[in-house]
Amino acid sequence: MDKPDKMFLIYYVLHFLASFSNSINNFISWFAMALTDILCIHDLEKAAQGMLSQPILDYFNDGSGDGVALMENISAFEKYKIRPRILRNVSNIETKKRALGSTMSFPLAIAPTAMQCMAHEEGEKATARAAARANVFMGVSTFATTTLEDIKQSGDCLCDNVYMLQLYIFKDRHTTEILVKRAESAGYKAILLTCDTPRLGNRHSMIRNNFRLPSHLQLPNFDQYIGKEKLGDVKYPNTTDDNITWDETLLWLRSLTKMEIWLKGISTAEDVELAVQSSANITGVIVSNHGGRQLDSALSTLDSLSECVKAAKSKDKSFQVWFDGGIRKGCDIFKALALGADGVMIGRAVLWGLTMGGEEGVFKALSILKAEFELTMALSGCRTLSDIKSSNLARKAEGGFFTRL
Ligand SMILES: Cc1cc2nc3c(=O)[nH]c(=O)nc-3n(C[C@H](O)[C@H](O)[C@H](O)COP(=O)(O)O)c2cc1C
Ligand SMILES: CCCCC(=O)C(=O)O
Repeated sequence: MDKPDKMFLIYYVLHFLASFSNSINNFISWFAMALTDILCIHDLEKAAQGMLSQPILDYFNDGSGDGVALMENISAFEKYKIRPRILRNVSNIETKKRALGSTMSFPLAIAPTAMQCMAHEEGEKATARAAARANVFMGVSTFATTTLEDIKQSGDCLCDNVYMLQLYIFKDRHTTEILVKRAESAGYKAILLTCDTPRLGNRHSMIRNNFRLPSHLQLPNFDQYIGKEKLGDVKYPNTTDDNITWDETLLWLRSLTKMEIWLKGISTAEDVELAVQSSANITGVIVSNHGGRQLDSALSTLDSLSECVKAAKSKDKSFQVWFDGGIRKGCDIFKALALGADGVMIGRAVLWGLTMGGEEGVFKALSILKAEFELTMALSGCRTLSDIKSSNLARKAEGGFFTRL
């Protein structure tokens, strides 16, 4: 057994002991985290593998179809290498970033991911506390296993932070309307309207495993709509609307709220142009293919990013272009920013941290990424975010050579 394997064995034993007593659970999570050698997101991923049942693990990790989009989201980062500059005084790196009227500690936010109580009993509440501690904005899924009010309150116990409600539009529009209004009165700052999921992608493992939300958990943000008797079952295709459009739906959504509306799941310049021009006052997009869980064989999100940035910024420099898909390292964040993203979001890295150690695990994931990002900036000669430019990158060209952007 090599050293990391031994560490993870110790961790599993501690976690098993913790399961006998909720009161010492948090302490043991912290202790185990300190004891085991978790140095990077891959360590968290590896550690999380042994801690979940196969259907849940597959639900978190897998992509759709053959998993090509999922794999290419990750491998696309290696098509770019960093061109570091030297002798530039990096003694005082500045990573803070403003969006939605607030400041975050670095240009990274938590992507909305469904059903976090399957990863850890504290689920979304633990994520909210870690996000607040790290001063990282949090996206909350419509399919959360905690109410959107309780999630925000959990983070607010520590400090103010920014929450964004990810929205799926239900066939019953009244249910959606209630959700949007609840988010606004709870103090959420934005709606992230997911646009890449008119139907659920072809997720083989969900079908093979007959995936169901464990019966002790609920989707409490819209209980009244799907009905208690169906809570064990995620009735995605029956409940959500596959007839959402640029004109009707966006204007209807705009009429419900003053919150900022960002569109999540955009990957072409044509759609970004429509978003910028929309009279629904859309203020941002998230270039995303849903972590490779929807359209397999879609372009990797890094390959989509440049055309989306160009389409947005040529029309409106303040229009926000965020990015998600495949971020596992600080240098991935650096590359996405160098290609013009205003910021990035992470999905699975948070779920692995949550699985491994609840709040402490998510905090660990965020801390690792922030430290790696800062180090990448320093070693690339970029003191501020605006120093990160496309000229810091070279892209793999034909013949395997790298040429500068
Ligand atoms: C388990 C899981 C659940 C997700 N649930 C949602 C969701 O409810 N709504 C949504 O818009 N995106 C959802 N996503 C997509 C993420 O918001 C994000 O786009 C993706 O995870 C980014 O890729 P990454 O996991 O490689 O970081 C989910 C992703 C995962 C892995
Ligand atoms: C099954 C509910 C949809 C959650 C989601 O967006 C995802 O699993 O990617």
